[in-house]
Amino acid sequence: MLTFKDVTVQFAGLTAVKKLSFEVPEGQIYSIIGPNGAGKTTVFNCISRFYKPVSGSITFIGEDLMKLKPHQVIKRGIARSFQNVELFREMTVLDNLLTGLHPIMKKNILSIALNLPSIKRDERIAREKANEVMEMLNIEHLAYEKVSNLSFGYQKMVDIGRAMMSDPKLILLDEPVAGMNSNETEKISQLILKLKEELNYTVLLIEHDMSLVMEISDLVTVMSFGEKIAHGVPKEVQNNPVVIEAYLGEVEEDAQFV
Ligand SMILES: Nc1ncnc2c1ncn2[C@@H]1O[C@H](COP(=O)(O)OP(=O)(O)OP(=O)(O)O)[C@@H](O)[C@H]1O
Repeated sequence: MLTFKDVTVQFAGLTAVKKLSFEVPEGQIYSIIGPNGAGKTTVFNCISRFYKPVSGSITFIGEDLMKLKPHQVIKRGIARSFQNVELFREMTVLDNLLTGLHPIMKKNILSIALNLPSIKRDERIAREKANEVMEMLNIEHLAYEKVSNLSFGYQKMVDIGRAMMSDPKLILLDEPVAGMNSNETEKISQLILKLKEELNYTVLLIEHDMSLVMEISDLVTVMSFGEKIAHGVPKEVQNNPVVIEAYLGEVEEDAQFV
């Protein structure tokens, strides 16, 4: 579904990603792991077209992603959640979810100003979609709650929910359980499995929580200093001495294998 081929990204002399190649098969949970600064989020930023590789190619269902603008990437069926939750904190959960539809709405200003029947219909469809997403996340009771009043765990859920609003084929989740307690982590873990099994999403996951990664991933790619150092099913990766060595010296408790 998604193919990286020899992708290199540089920032003023720093090579953040170096000749990286991997393929994400449709319908799988595919994780990218690696120590801090390995280049994982840079990979997501290339897919979203926020960063431009200096060389290599990225294709999504056979289409060259490099030719698209960020909003076109969303229209093709790729949505993402962010490492640092980026919601409109003073708006309600429902309104935040509705912003997830914005990049794929076609309406022009005039038809909105004239309040044409098609606008009313679109609004109804958008609300139905938001209700569906809230039901999936079990947060219907929070629809009219301001985001700033929610716990961090729920804010993360809304962030994922906003990505779900565009009915993506591929969802990019950047550290979805960072800063969560074990109860919240379990909920997100169940949600990610549901995204795959019930909504047929393909999931590309960046995560430092190794027990989560090893439990739910179909395939794992390990990065270190911008390069792929290992790849395989969770068990293979977990027992790979090169991977264990790359993690030695990591001070973060949550970056340790369990
Ligand atoms: N916009 C940028 N400008 C300059 N350097 C950047 C930029 N974005 C990322 N980098 C650098 O590229 C390298 C890879 O960063 P990246 O955020 O992709 O790592 P990561 O694996 O996601 O790390 P973490 O697990 O800590 O989130 C780092 O050295 C980072 O400082």
